Amino acid sequence: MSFEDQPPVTVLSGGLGAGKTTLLNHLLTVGSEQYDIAVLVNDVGEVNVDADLIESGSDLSMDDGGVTELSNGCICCGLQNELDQELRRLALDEEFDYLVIEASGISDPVPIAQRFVSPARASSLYELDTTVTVVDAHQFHQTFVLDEPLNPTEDGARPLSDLLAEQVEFCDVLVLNKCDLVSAEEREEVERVIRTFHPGVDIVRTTESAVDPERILGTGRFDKDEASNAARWRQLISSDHGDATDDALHEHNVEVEIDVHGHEHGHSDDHSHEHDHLHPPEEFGVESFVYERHRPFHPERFHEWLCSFPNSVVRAKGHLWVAGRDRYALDLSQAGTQTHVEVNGRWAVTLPDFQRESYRESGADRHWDEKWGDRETKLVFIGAGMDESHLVETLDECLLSETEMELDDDWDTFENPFPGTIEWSQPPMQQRLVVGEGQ
Ligand SMILES: Nc1nc2c(ncn2[C@@H]2O[C@H](COP(=O)(O)OP(=O)(O)OP(=O)(O)O)[C@@H](O)[C@H]2O)c(=O)[nH]1
Repeated sequence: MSFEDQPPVTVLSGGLGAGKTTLLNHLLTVGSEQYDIAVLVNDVGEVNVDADLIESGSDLSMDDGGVTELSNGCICCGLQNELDQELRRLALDEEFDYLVIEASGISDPVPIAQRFVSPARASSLYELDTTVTVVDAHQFHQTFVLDEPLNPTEDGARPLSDLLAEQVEFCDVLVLNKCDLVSAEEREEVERVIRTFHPGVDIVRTTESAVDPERILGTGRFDKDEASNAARWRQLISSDHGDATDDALHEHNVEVEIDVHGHEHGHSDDHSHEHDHLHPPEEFGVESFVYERHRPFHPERFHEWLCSFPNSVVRAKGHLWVAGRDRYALDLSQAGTQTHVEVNGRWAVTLPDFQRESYRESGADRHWDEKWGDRETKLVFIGAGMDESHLVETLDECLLSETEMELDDDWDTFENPFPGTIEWSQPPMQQRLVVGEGQ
């Protein structure tokens, strides 16, 4: 990329599990003919499941810099410096002509957009084109029409529904997703509420986030003046003002010191850009943990567990090893009232020798067991007021016991509701196990 080019940027925000990763994968499948897209994915948990899902669903890969991830925090606050550094690295090192940023489900879009208008930032290398908020129509209906606030807490933290409302207020395009889970009347009620939050917003109705790329890429809809009417925007711009001069000088120095080969010297931007909104995870009482085990789940016990998914978990995602499904890794994604489990791909241990070896060589720190290879369960749980030890204990009870582990010839005889193969002729969503409301 040359320095004069300012690749346009679309920022995707939206609640936990609304369909942002699904949207990104859709864009990379249908939108990549027009643009050479780079993506930057931010996840709350310490494991960036979203980046893996995007990599497995597209030609982009982490190794060639096409997908880049920022994990274990929010790019709207805790990871702002990392965001700036990554934006600069992408601009200097990678070839692309459009950047799509997927913010974490608990990110406030305002401070992210703000990075692209302050003249001092690394993001001045880009042109903010469109801010998009993806909304889960069913969850929105429950929260704002039926008035069941998302995770109300008693300890002073704000309910997550407040963040959802803020995400709706601040966007150029609103993708109203999961329309398959609401009736036409419910959808109209939802749209009415959305328009009271954000009059005149462009609403795109979707299922499986299947949006026409032209509605969210290269729209030129982001309008700094209009955005600056947002009260929170004004607050941030003014609170940012104090260090703007310093930053401008600092940033200027960095630009001067980029030599003709595009290499950077000196000056790493390690200021902490504190601003006066709380870090969203604290503000909304959200926490996350990773559950990792190298032993399979018993299919019936685990299925039963999934049927009574605890309310305190707002979002869970990751991959699973289920006994009797030993060839394929299963992906699990829980959001709101539904949990989906579908086949992701083969465990490396089942691949021909040369492929298995190249998999192992490509990631020395990956888990590998002499007998079971890379099979494992790794799930990220995100929620408010979760009882982590109870969750872990009840999940552990679903794992095979020592005796069951030894009887591996019997695993195929278990009642097993989980998908076991990939039918290439059918879309993945028709091959998933769906647990929960609205099936
Ligand atoms: N029923 C239904 N499920 C959907 C739809 N779109 C996406 N999903 C499912 O909803 C779950 C969450 O989708 P993601 O795309 O991972 O959501 P996300 O916004 O990226 O989630 P976070 O990054 O964790 O905030 C997945 O299981 C998807 O398969 C839809 O239109 N209808």
